[in-house]
Amino acid sequence: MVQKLDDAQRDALLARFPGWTHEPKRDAITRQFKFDDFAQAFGFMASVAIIAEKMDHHPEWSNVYNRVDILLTTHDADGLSERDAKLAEAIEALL
Ligand SMILES: C[C@H](O)[C@H](O)[C@H]1CNC2=NC(N)=NC(=O)C2=N1
Repeated sequence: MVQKLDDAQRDALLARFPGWTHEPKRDAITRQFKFDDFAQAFGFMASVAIIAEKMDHHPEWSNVYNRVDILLTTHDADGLSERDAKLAEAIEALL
């Protein structure tokens, strides 16, 4: 079982990644990414997918043309965990 982040750990995570917003209903973090066009958005998604598969931790996401909405949470922990922090960090490193 993955350990769920406590309030202080969650606040530290949000402070590290200011572009991300806490979604309290799911205890998730979300961020919207905008690109020039669909090709760039989909290229970003392909890169994230490869990383996510390697990490065995997968985003919940949607794409409309040049926009990608990502939600990260850990089902196994029923909320945020260190696994979400690691994936958010890897996603940020792509930008
Ligand atoms: C068995 C496998 O490790 C789990 O189902 C993984 C796969 N990807 C996952 N992704 C996310 N976002 N949360 C999880 O709890 C999760 N669990």
